[in-house]
Amino acid sequence: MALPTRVTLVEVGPRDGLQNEPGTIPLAAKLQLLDDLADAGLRVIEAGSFVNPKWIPQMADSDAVFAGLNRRPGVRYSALTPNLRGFERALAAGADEVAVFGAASESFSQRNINCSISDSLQRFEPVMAAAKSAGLPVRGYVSCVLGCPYEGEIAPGAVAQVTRALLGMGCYEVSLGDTIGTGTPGSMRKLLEVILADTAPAQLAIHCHDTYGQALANILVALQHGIGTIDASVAGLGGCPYARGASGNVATEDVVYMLNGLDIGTGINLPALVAAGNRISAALGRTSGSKVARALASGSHSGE
Ligand SMILES: CC(C)(COP(=O)([O-])OP(=O)([O-])OC[C@H]1O[C@@H](n2cnc3c(N)ncnc32)[C@H](O)[C@@H]1OP(=O)([O-])[O-])[C@@H](O)C(=O)NCCC(=O)NCCSC(=O)C[C@@](C)(O)CC(=O)[O-]
Repeated sequence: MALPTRVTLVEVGPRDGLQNEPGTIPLAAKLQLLDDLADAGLRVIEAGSFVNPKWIPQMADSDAVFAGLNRRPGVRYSALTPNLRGFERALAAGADEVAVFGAASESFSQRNINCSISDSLQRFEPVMAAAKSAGLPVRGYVSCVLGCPYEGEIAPGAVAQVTRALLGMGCYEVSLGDTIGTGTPGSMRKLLEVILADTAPAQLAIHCHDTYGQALANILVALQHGIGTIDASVAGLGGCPYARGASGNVATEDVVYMLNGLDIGTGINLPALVAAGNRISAALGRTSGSKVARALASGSHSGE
């Protein structure tokens, strides 16, 4: 299949990236990051998460993040909402869009959201109904699509089942999460062949953690299967609190560099994005996890 000519990048750094940071992140640093990302051209940004703050303390100030946002026209600011309580908080905070998140692994579902897969789907129903009456689009996530930290391999059929359930209840798109980054182009291809048998590529996104360095290769396979929405995290920030050792999502800078090389449009200004990643990395006291950012910082010629 021909590659898409344009791709939508969903920037998950402010949520997926920051939720796993060990130290407290000042609100001002979060707001600066959100500003920088919008300046760089990101149009879909996951800004926070309305979960139990005891479980994910880094997202406890998501209300304040939404209140302090310097909103830009044309940018959608979204938030994770695991249940109706989370949805009501997100609505009050002014999220443009919300996301429910399930898993293809029973053990991961229990550890991450404290219930079985089937109970999670039941919990999402009132969120879907409330979102519909409030006119908010809902995205769905499926975690562990290419492996689970507790169960190992996950059958593509199990992923397809949860994906269908989320789309069936009204999610406009499902993001397939390689939570622990164990997937390879081979396992990604097998998964997509199963899922795409009855789901259109336009209803799918991919969300690749880069733990094993396979994320860009897996994204290329997804592009080859017609998927045009890619999640990424600036500076490769993050990990998953319920997947020990998992590294962050693929760095947005690295994805943009690859897409530029493929002549696929994103609307992102790469130097501005690199600067955004460098600024939040400095605020967190670390070097950027983006290979592109590190190459540019070392003086390697840009090749942009
Ligand atoms: C889902 C729950 C809430 C169930 O948690 P629970 O303990 O089963 O919930 P509960 O309904 O029994 O309530 C227990 C307490 O939580 C409170 N509570 C309940 N809901 C909320 C809420 N929305 N906001 C604020 N507080 C809430 C509730 O009020 C109560 O408070 P208490 O009486 O003890 O003081 C919990 O398990 C949780 O918060 N989990 C969060 C997990 C999480 O955020 N994980 C990381 C994000 S997922 C991810 O990163 C993967 C992804 C999406 O990126 C894709 C990939 O890479 O695979």
